[in-house]
Amino acid sequence: MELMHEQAYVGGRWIVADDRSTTAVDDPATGETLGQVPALSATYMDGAIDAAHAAFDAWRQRPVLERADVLLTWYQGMTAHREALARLMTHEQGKPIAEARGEVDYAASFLRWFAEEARRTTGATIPPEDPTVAIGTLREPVGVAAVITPWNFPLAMITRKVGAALAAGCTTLVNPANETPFSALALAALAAEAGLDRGEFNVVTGPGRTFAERVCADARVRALSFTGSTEVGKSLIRQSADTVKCTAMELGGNAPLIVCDDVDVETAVDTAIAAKFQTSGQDCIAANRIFVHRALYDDFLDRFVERMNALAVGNGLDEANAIGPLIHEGAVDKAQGLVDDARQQGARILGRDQAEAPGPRFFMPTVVADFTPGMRVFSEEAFAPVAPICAFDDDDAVIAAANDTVFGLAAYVLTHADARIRRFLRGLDYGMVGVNTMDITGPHVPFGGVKQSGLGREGAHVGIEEYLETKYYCIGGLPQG
Ligand SMILES: NC(=O)c1ccc[n+]([C@@H]2O[C@H](COP(=O)([O-])OP(=O)(O)OC[C@H]3O[C@@H](n4cnc5c(N)ncnc54)[C@H](O)[C@@H]3O)[C@@H](O)[C@H]2O)c1
Ligand SMILES: N[C@@H](CC=O)C(=O)O
Repeated sequence: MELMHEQAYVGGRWIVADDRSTTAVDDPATGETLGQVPALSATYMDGAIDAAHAAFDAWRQRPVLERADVLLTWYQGMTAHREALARLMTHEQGKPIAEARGEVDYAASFLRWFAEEARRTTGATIPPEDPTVAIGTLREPVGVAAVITPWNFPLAMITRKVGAALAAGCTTLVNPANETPFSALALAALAAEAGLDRGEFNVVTGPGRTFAERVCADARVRALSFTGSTEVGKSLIRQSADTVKCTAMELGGNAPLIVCDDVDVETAVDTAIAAKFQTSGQDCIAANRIFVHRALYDDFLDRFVERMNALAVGNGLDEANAIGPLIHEGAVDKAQGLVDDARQQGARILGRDQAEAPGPRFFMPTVVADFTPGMRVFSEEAFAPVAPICAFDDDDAVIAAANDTVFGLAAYVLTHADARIRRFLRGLDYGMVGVNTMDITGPHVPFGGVKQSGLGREGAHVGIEEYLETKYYCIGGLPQG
């Protein structure tokens, strides 16, 4: 496959482990092995830190427009290879090819965005109380930034972090998920063509646990940015404490989608289907609990199930399919466990028979109707095409139910009533709220969560802040008059 590399990218060179250890990568739709990537040991990870550290001074000193031009060239490389990147992604991740193309565009957009932001890392002048001094701030790159990314968005979760870090003047090392390293390595090939060939951007394949241990223990790594589960995020925050790193955490979600009684049911179903089934349900901002006003409930449920049952399930390379495989068989087991638990507690299970699934890693989209707070689907992130739906009567009660979770990433509300919009915006304890839309992402968006969904924001004008320090200065002894 075009752009497929079976070597890691460190210090501008393609490398394999001396002992030839590798990890196999497979296609979740077919189970076939796509290839192998190096399973690098701690020694190679230390080597990657050396490379990023050695490249830091030269990169931070590059004129800002040169750094921006490198990012723009990289962006152009991604758009020129859109189809190859998308096909590689669908092979290793499983998402429908149209969604993979969308992710390539989304991922590339962060490189362009941060190329533009690079020149806006401005400091400030501060009016002094003492007229004999001048005071102000400079913005400086924090240093080497380590990045750990998940398999559900194999390109965008890298470019959203690395684009910001490189624009700020940091150098970077990325440990991609073992399930989707080929997308990261394809990105490395395009990075090399764009001029990131001296250790500014490294893709270090191998166990996440070892990578985390090495970068967390090394004081030269000044920032750690992670996207993944809350459990692993907490462990990384603990591990980063000893070297007091800047940490940015994009963690799990449990998004509520609230359908009020003043909206058109068909439009609400459109939005809910898209919010639930994007990335085959394996999306941190996927609607995880759908609350529908009782006045619309039965009608909404019927139409939702009808639309859901029409979604074609199968290999993402076939343009007709809207739902691809889950990443592991364990994810299928987890989805079935959530459904079984809900059924045992009285929920109605609606949808097609799981026997129709086209392979062991597929889960047929399923509605869990009449879910209640005691069920696992209420508190756990399904990360699968499982749609829990229940009725509500009162806005305050539904806000309380929506907030009854340790997570606080994204929430959605469908209503056109001004007062209600304000009430939901104030009441929902979430980092991002979509009103009458589920289409809430983009490079201009301050993406991130509250509570146990994370720390910091990525993207937008604030995303670069995670990679900048503020240096205050005070110049005394100025001549007067
Ligand atoms: N907030 C966001 O932007 C966002 C985006 C995508 C995914 N997610 C979350 O990610 C989770 C799904 O991804 P996942 O199951 O792969 O998560 P995960 O936490 O198991 O893995 C994420 C990454 O961390 C690595 N990893 C795993 N264990 C590690 C350890 N002990 N030390 C260091 N690295 C380790 C993995 O190799 C992978 O690269 C969901 O909870 C989802 O909501 C959040
Ligand atoms: N869908 C998210 C990634 C989370 O899984 C995004 O849009 O960035």
